[in-house]
Amino acid sequence: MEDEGDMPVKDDSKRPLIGVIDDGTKTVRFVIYEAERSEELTSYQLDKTEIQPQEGWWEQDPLEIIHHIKVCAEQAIGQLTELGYSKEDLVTLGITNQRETTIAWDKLTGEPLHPAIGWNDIRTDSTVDAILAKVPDRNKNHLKNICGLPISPYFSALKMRWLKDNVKAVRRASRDKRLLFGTVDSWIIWNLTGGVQGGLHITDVTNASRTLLMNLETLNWDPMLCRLFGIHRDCLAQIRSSSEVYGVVNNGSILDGIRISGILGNQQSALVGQNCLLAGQAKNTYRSGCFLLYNTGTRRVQSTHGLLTTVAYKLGPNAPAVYALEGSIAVAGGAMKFLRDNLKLIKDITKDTEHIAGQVFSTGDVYFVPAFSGLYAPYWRKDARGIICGLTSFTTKNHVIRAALEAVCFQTRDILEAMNKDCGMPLSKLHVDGKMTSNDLLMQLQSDLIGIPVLRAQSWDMSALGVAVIAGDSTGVWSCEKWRRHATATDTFLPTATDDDRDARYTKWKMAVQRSLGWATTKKSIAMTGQTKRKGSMVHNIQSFDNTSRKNSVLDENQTESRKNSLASTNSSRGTSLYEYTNGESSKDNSLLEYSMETDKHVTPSIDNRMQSFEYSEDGVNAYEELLKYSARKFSVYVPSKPRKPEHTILDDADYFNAKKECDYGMCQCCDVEKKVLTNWKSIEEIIENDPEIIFDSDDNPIIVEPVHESNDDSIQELSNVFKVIYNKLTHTNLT
Ligand SMILES: Nc1ncnc2c1ncn2[C@@H]1O[C@H](COP(=O)(O)OP(=O)(O)O)[C@@H](O)[C@H]1O
Ligand SMILES: O=P(O)(O)OC[C@H](O)CO
Repeated sequence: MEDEGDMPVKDDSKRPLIGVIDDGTKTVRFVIYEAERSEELTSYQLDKTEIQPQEGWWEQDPLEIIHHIKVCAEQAIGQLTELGYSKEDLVTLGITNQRETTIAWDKLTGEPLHPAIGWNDIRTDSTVDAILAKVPDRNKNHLKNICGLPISPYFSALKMRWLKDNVKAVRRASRDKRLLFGTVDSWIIWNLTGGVQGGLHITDVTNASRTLLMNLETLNWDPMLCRLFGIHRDCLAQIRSSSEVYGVVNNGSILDGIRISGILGNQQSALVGQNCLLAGQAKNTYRSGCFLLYNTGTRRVQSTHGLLTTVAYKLGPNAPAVYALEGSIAVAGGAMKFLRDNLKLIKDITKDTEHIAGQVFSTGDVYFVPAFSGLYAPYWRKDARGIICGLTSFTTKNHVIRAALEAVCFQTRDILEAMNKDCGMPLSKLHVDGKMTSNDLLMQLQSDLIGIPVLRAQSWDMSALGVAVIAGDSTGVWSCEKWRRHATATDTFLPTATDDDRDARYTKWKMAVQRSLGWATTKKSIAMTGQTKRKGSMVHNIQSFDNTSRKNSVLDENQTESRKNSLASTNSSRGTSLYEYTNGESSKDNSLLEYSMETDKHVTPSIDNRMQSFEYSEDGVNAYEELLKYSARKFSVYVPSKPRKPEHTILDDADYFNAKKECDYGMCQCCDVEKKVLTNWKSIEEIIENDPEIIFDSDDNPIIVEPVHESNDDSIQELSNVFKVIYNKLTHTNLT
C-alpha cells in the first residue's frame, strides 16, 4: 500500500451522484459513484451473448447492448433507496466503452443493419490486403503520421469498409443516405438521446482516434482517409471532446432527463481512473485483452517501434487534446477463457487459474503465444496464430496454465521495450487494473518478468471511475484538477527474479513469437479447418432485443445456416430478416452493380454463365466464386465529369455539420459527378497492370466495369484469361 494519507475522507454529507454506462466486450455495467469518492456506491452488470459465427468472427447484438443498459440502470438505481439516495440525486452520466467495435444502422428506422463487428474480429483480413494494395510499398504504417494507427483488422474503418462491401442492407442504406456508422459510444448515445426522433450522432475524440479515419492533429475526420476507405463523412458521427454536456437522455427509460457529460474509450478511461494525468505516467489494464497506455501530454509521439499514437482525453471543447502511446495486446484474459472453454483445463477462472498454476514453480520451459487472431503491438502481424511450444513428456496442464499467465507478462514486456525505445526513458513502476489483476500470482510474475514494481489499484474497475471523474468535471460536481492531486491506494508487487533469469526467459519468449508468425499465410483446406462440420455449431442461440417492443426472439439456427453462418437475427414483430449479408452468397444475387451507359441503370451481372470454365481448385474452393467476390468489388472505375478542385477546403467538424457540405474529393453534394464506366478488355488489362485502387462513387456504389465484348469465342477465351490474371494477382497463386 502507498500514499494512504491522501485517501479521501468519507463524511456523512450526501453528494451528487454520477452514473456510468460501461459497455465492455463481455459485459454491460451500470455503476454509480458519489462525486469525488472513488469507491463505487452501487452497480449492476449483465453478460452479453457471445456470437462467433465463424472462426475469427466476433459479433455482438447492438439491440442487446441497449436492452442491457436499460436493465442495469434500473437495477442499480433501484438499489439507491436502500442507500438513502433517490434517482433525483443522479445528476449526470458518463459513457465508457469497448473501442473499435463497429455498428451500422439505419437513421430512419433505428435498426442495426448487421450485428456489431467486435474489435477483435478478423474477418477484414482481405479488406486490409486490398487497402494495403493502395498504399506505397504496401506499408501498413503508411497512415501512422496522420492517424497514429497501422492498417490492421483491429480498427473501425476496415470494419465499415467490410460492411459496405458485404452487406446489402448497408449498401442500400448508404445509397439512400440513411446509413449511420458508429463505435459503440455513438450507438448508445444516439439511442439514449432519442434515436429516430433526433438522436445525437456524436462520438468523442478518444473513440474517433481508434477508427483510422481521424486526423490526430485536426481532431476531425480526415478527407484523405475517408476517401481511401470509401467512407462518406455523412455516415460518421460528429467528433466532440471527452468532457462536455452533449445532451439529455430521452428514450423513455429510467435515465430520462439526465445529462450526458462524458465519453471515453475504456482504456483511456482507465488511464484517467488510475490518475495518470501527467505526461510520463502509464497504466496497464488486464481484461480480455491488455492495454498499456503511456501519457505523453499534449505531444503526439510518433512510435517507430510498433505502438499506437492515440488521444488520451480532451477535457472540454476548448481544452487541448492529451495524447498517449498505446501498446495493445489482443489476448490476455481471453487465453484463460480458451483454457477453460476450449481445452477444458480449468473450470472456474477466478478460483482455479492461480491455484493450478501455482502448483508448479515454473512453466517447465513451456511457452504459450495466444495469437488467436494475430498479434497486435508491437508486431502487428495478422498472420500469426497461437502456439504452445516446448512440450515434453513431463508437461502437465499446470505448466500450460502458468505459461498462459506468463504470456500476458511477456507481451507486456514487449510493449514496455517498445515504449522505452520510443520515449527513451524506462518506466520505473507500472500501475495496473482490470479483473485479471485479482490474480496475485500473475501480478508477481509480471513484476518478475519486467523487473519493476507493479502497483495494483484497489478497485479493479478503473474504466468506469475515469469517465465518472470527467463527467463530473464538466458538470461541476467533481474536479479533474483535484483528482490529479488525489493519491490512489495500491497493492505493490516487487520483482524477485534476477536480471539474467528474466532476460533468458524473455529471449525464449521471443523465439516462441517467431514461431507463431506467418502461420495464417497459407490457405487452409476445408478438411484442415473442419469448417463444414462446425457450421452452425459455433453459433449460440441468441436472443435479439427489439428496440420498440422489447420482445425477445430466438434466432432460427436454420436461417443462420442458410446465411452462410452469419448472424441473421430475426425480428419477430416484422417476421423478416433483420440483417442481410452477401459475402460468400451466390454471385447471382450479390447485387454487385453493373452499370450500363445506355440504360443508365444498374443491371444484373451477365457474365456468370460464361465462366463455366472455372473449376474447383484443389482445396475445394470454387475459383469462380472467389473471383467474383474479389474482382467485382475491386475493379470498379469512377470518372468524375468535371475535374477535381485543385484546392481542398477542409472544414472543421462544427462547420461541416452546420453547413453539411464539403468541397473535397468529390464527397459532397456540390461536387456532383457523372459516372462513366464503359470500357473494353484492353482497358481492363491496363487497370490490372496498374494495380488499381478500389474506387467507389460518391454514394459508394461499387460499379463493375462493363466490358465491350464481341460475340465470338475469342472474347470468352479472353474473358477467362483476364479473370485468371486478376485471380492470380489477388491470391498470389498461379491459376492456369
Ligand atoms: N483471477 C483471474 N486469473 C486469470 N484471469 C482472470 C481472472 N479473473 C478474470 N480473468 C480474466 O480476465 C478477463 C476479465 O474480463 P472482463 O473484465 O470481464 O472484461 P472484458 O470486457 O474485457 O471481457 C476474462 O477474460 C477472464 O478470463
Ligand atoms: O475488452 P474490453 O471491454 O476490456 O475493451 C477492449 C478494448 O477497448 C479494445 O480496444
